[in-house]
Amino acid sequence: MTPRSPAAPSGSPAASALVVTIDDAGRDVRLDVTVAAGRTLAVVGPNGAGKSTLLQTVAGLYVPPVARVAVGERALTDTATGVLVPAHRRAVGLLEQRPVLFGHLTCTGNVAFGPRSAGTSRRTARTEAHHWLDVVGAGTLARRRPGSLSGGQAQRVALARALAAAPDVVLLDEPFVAVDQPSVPRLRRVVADVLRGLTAVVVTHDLDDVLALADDVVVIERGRAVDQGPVRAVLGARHSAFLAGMPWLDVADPHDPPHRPRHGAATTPDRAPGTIVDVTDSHAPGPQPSAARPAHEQEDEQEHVDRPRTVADHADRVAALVEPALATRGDEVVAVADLLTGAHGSPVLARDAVAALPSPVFENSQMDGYALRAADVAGATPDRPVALRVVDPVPAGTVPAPLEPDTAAPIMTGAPVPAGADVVLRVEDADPARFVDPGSVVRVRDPLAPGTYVRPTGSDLAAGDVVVRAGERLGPARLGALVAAGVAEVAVRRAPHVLLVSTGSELAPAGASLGPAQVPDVNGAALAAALREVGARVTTAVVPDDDDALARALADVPADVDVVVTSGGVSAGAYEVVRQTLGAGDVWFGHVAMQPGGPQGAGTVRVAADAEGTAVPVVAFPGNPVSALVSFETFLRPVLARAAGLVPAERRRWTATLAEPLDSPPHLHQVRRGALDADGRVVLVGGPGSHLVARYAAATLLVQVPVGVRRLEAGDEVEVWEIA
Ligand SMILES: Nc1nc2c(c(=O)[nH]1)N[C@H]1C(S)=C(S)[C@@H](COP(=O)(O)OP(=O)(O)OC[C@H]3O[C@@H](n4cnc5c(N)ncnc54)[C@H](O)[C@@H]3O)O[C@H]1N2
Ligand code: MOO
Repeated sequence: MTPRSPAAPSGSPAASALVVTIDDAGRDVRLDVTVAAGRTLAVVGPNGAGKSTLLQTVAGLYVPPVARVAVGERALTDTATGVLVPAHRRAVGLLEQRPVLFGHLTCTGNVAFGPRSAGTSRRTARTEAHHWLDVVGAGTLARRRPGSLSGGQAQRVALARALAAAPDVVLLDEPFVAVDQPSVPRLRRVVADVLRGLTAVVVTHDLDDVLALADDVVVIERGRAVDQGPVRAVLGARHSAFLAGMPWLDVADPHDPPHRPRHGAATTPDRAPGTIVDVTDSHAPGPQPSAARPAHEQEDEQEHVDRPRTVADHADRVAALVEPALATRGDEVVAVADLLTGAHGSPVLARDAVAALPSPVFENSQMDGYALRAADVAGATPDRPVALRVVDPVPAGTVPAPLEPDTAAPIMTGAPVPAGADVVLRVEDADPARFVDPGSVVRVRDPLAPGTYVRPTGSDLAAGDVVVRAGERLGPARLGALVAAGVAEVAVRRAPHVLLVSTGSELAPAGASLGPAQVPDVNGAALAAALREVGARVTTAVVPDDDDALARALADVPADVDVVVTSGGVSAGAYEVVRQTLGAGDVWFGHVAMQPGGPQGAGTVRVAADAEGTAVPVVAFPGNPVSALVSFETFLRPVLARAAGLVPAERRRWTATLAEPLDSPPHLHQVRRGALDADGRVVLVGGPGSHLVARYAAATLLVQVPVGVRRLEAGDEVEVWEIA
């Protein structure tokens, strides 16, 4: 590694060239790629072109049938000679699109992990970690845990981790796609600075990355390098033709407003080694940011005026708005009897609930039959059955007398087993196979093991056991278990109160007969239920597309409302009541790069519950029912679930295989509805249309197709969230 920072604690050998040869008929990839020592190569091309094969091969995560990877003189992979340095022994720092950080370690711990695994002392590893966190501008995050980081912060920490491994080669795979949009220019500058003098490969679909980070570029299509050379030469004269031929490359919209500074798009694309390119605004046309405010604020402003927010960024902002409003609610103790009325919904426990009673409360019979003593019938055979005198029966709900030897008590399922009895003979196994009157005789043909068909006291739960844990929601069975265990009261999270406002003059209340051009208020029903499912108390309102009506609805907000959620009225129509009424205040309206759920709003609104009006967070969802539900799942549910203390707070998510191909607008994060087929593969349910609420209802999964993906094939992997 070339010393590029005087404080670098590890020894830094000079950079070496990376030479890669791949011949992989199976994947149809044939590549010869060289990255000169100390230079950065951008790899661009459509999805499935072979970019991943290249990265995986260099990282040692994949071995093509014929391949050679060498850094300087040292071969890491050489199928001709059988050389294969395992991935963890390669000095290759990989920064993934969505790096996974260890949740239980601090940021320092995450970055120190590599050096520690390589045998560095704890102290030195921590010093190195702090150094690299400083280098990537994440020094202040050292003691935080990954769960509390934004996408951009997490990416910085992951970059520090990749660099702390003292890599000979740095690989970056779409390094900014998961980063909140406003942070990208700054982070890109950090990365550009860090990469200087290192041998690096950046896979990207973003022209800004090519311009800011790379010295050289290779264009890969269908597994072949179709163009390569210095960025200036490849882009240079052929700039527009090059770009026009590459629809998968994210480039500036030519119709951008002229004031918008593009990140170096109009600059000389090459950069001399050793210079920092200011990719945010140097050489950009239009006014330069004023020096009066810090650069990051100016950056933020430019970014969200002009670019759609990323999903992660909007999610972070909604969380930052809503979380504080929910944090002060605290817990309350409620009687279990009150929970049974349904008034509290199904709340989440704030503390463990402990059993006051064992369950079962007393030893009782599992069958209708005869309670008897096992010892009395130990010698029974079909030929020489044992005769027992029948005593008074024991119906459920009665306290039986102790059982004398050589007697049998008719007993019903659930009734207390008489003292002295230790088994129950099923009535159908008795001779005769029916209940006979007290004083008669019943015969037993076989011995019975002690305990047969007897349910011991506390066999489900002992007194003092935890019945329901803190963080668990009181669903039906848990409520039943609380009652079984004699729990009288529980501490629950105080439910947040959400005002849900459906907007639209076309809306008719659920179940009402429809006037001409009216539609049922789907969102009022579906969002209210979705909110309740994560522990909220909901007040609903329906307002027509009339500013005064919305203003009145907000003026009437109950004093204890914690959050206002609206649906509809946020897009480009002529009667966008939410946008018009709230946009004048402290609410951002704009686009998030997702589909459905593109138009969004979030901010605070002063509700007139008290004289001054309290500022309450408001989250405005688009009106299309699928858009509203997907927006809820993406932006609000995780926040409410966390606030409710639900464990886990996230929907179950995993990576599944597609059973069919799908297309997606590459500049948007698309969320499709799906289900699993008999083989556990993902089939799509309905098309992408955001009015298809019945199709949504038939789905069990949300299928997440990230930005940058134009098409996925059957067999490709996608992230899915379980919604039903
Ligand atoms: N010229 C443009 N038109 C639209 C754009 C755009 O960018 N430019 N965005 C489209 C997208 S994407 C969406 S999503 C919607 C968002 O619209 P609004 O949030 O303003 O919602 P409305 O116009 O009020 O309604 C849209 C649609 O949803 C139905 N709706 C609304 N509320 C409910 C409800 N509570 N229950 C059932 N159905 C509801 C409404 O009847 C409309 O059909 O805008 C696109 N247009
Ligand atoms: O973004 Mo809209 O939410 O696609 O239908």
